[in-house]
Amino acid sequence: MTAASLEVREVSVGYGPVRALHRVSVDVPEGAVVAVLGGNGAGKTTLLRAISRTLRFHGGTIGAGTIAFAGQRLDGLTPDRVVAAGVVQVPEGRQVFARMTVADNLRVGALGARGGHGGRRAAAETRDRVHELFPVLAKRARQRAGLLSGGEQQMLAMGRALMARPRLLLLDEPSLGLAPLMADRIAETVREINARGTSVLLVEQNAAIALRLASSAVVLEVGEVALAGPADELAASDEVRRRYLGVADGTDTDTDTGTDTDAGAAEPFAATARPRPVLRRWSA
Ligand SMILES: Nc1ncnc2c1ncn2[C@@H]1O[C@H](COP(=O)(O)OP(=O)(O)OP(=O)(O)O)[C@@H](O)[C@H]1O
Repeated sequence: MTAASLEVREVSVGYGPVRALHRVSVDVPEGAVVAVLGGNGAGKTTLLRAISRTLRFHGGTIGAGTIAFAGQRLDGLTPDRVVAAGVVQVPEGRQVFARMTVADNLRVGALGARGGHGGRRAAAETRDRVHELFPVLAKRARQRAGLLSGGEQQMLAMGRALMARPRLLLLDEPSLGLAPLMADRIAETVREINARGTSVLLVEQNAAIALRLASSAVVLEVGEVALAGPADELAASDEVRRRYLGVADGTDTDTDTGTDTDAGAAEPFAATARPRPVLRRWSA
């Protein structure tokens, strides 16, 4: 096991009588992007809630199994301690503080910074890196977050999470409801965040994007792991192609369709992308 890997082992979750996950296991090795695929209600969000310890806000409980990050058990911690341990969730639907300014949203994100790195200087440095990634957040710093477009709000939600200097980012459907071009930009940024040293567990309904960003993936069906393996193998499997990539059996396809719009980026989401040493790590 590497230092900052996530290990979810045989986790079962219920919401009262509703069984949402059954003996789900998934690993996120340090530095990896791992995708979680599955249809509506498969349990993807529930898995992220179990890891971030926010399940009980939704009436859910872990019935069995263990969750550990960097060798530390998360399943006894409060949500703020999980953030302090370096695991930060970006919830589905953005959920920015609409009445607060963009700058204040980012400040809030710094409050739970890992290892108590809450000092002003550290926060300002991290904010500069967030602004490097999302220049629009610098430009709109004084605007109310509620006035941003959907894509910009997603950037703010991700930027706010990054202010806590996560080692592992839990991303819930970041491209949901976004126009294809904006979804591409978000995906490109996920790759960039990963290249700067943050691991990512990515729940994404756009399987084509997810499988190109990720090195491995799990497919959830009705709360159980139906398939798991390297992303390129899953992308090539008939079942995944048919059910999640919308490809008929035997049809030669190009899963790049409609997603590679960035000029000059031949393979922007290549599964083989590895951290580039010239970039600063979030965890530096
Ligand atoms: N707060 C809740 N109370 C009761 N049942 C819930 C709650 N949240 C989710 N569920 C149920 O748990 C199961 C898994 O839901 P979950 O939201 O994790 O799936 P999902 O894969 O994220 O789906 P989607 O893509 O639609 O968000 C579903 O049967 C869902 O109805």
